[in-house]
Amino acid sequence: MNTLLELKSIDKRFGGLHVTRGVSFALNAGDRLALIGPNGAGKTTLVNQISGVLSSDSGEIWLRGENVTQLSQARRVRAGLARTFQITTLAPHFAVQRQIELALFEREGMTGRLWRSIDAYPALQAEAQAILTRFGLRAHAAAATQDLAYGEQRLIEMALALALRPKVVLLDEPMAGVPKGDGERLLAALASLPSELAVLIIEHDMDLVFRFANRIVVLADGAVLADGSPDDIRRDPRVRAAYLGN
Ligand SMILES: Nc1ncnc2c1ncn2[C@@H]1O[C@H](COP(=O)(O)OP(=O)(O)OP(=O)(O)O)[C@@H](O)[C@H]1O
Repeated sequence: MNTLLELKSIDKRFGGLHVTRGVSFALNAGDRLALIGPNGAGKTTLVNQISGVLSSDSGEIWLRGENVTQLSQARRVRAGLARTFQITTLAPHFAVQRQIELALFEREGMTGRLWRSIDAYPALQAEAQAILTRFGLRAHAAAATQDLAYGEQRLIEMALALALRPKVVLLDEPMAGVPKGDGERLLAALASLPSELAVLIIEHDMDLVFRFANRIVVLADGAVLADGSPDDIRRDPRVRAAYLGN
């Protein structure tokens, strides 16, 4: 099995509040793992620890065989980890295509040349076009990001994360605030992610979780309550009691 991400008993405390507790699990190539749990269970904190937004108080995080526990966010991105945030973090005035181009420049370590047009780099230009097409954003290429529907902005975020060519991608509530109609486009984009990618998704919508995930980790009070296939999780009496109801 090709393990891409491994959490080894990681913890996070905010003052007296012990928010993640000895969390361990591994993510393999091709996994579609949904991280679920009640509000306040520690899901976002855990994703912040994985991506390096937050340091961990103890335990280790391994990415593709490298101990990244002490590494910055940027170093983790370079090691193959990308993420989206629960709240959209796009530059509102930028054209959609330009956002994608900037992500590509950044990936290539060309941030000193951001002022240049992408025309000088045909391979990157073609890649930007391909990304726009894949996410159904071509018609909006020249539009300012802020003028797009919220669901489309979430698509751009996913596109930006993918532009980094990650091996592991963390999606924090990609459907949050997206109207039902636009949800299907997001789902289609999720379904079309490269199969060898390892995906960890935080999501409250259980329909989506059970449609998308091939593995589910349930977090309760900061600790892993259950880790298994969607069928295992659906049948697990502890999960039903703690989270799913009945
Ligand atoms: N920076 C912080 N400082 C102090 N407490 C925090 C901080 N971030 C999160 N918490 C607390 O940690 C706990 C877990 O929060 P977290 O956002 O990780 O949960 P969650 O499972 O993602 O919740 P939700 O499903 O509502 O997004 C909560 O009690 C929250 O108030």
